[in-house]
Amino acid sequence: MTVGEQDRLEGPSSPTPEAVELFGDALPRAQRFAELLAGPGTEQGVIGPRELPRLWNRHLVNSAWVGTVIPQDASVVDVGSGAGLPGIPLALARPDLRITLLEPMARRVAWLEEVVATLGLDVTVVRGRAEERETRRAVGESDVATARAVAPLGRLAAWSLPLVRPGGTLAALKGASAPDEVRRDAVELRAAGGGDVEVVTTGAGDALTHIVVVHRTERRTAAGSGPGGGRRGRGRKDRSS
Ligand SMILES: C[S@@+](CC[C@H](N)C(=O)[O-])C[C@H]1O[C@@H](n2cnc3c(N)ncnc32)[C@H](O)[C@@H]1O
Repeated sequence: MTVGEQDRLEGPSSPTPEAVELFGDALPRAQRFAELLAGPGTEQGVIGPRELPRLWNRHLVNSAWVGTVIPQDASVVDVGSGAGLPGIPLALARPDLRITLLEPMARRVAWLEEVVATLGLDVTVVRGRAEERETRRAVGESDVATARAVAPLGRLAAWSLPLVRPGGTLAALKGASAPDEVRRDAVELRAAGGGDVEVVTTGAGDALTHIVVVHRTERRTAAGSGPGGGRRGRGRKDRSS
């Protein structure tokens, strides 16, 4: 038996206490999503079988944590949604949000549409690349863009901030090197219309999550003077702008 086959037989890990807290009433649908990832998701290659034992904290909880930096009733575009991360867990944990999943690959778009229908989510799926004009026309400007594992921060900001209204934010899920990435890409962030930048760290252990929040500057103000915007954070904050 190969390692992959063994992991597949083990199936997804069980919901963690963090998952129970974050998903609340939506926990059964989060469990269904975990099952979809573990079954058809691995068969279709949207997630690797080695990820199954750490599905909950590393993927679902990590994704849902991004909701802590998103204001109530916001419109959100999840750039490069892929398997549906962070967009699907975010939609389950935060039903007040209006979410669009943006993904260029046809196979993944079909997967996302199937997941949205199966879970009965009121979520829009759009096929396109973030940086393309047609995508900007189709998606418009959201309050918040989210992204995980899509591109280095500077490039991600150049692609995503045009999909965010002035005063809105890009919330990028990043690894422990998030503060270094903010420093490294500072020039690109400003050129992309980024103003204040915060790194919000939340969770612990394998649910430890670093969220880089880039505020888009208002059109009529100088670069770097972007507003704070509404927040529902409960994480630790580092500020660098
Ligand atoms: C490594 S996967 C990550 C998927 C998901 N966000 C996750 O965390 O599992 C990167 C995703 O970004 C998508 N992507 C790549 N370039 C993109 C672009 N220019 N605009 C939007 N999505 C893009 C890819 O098709 C892929 O689904």
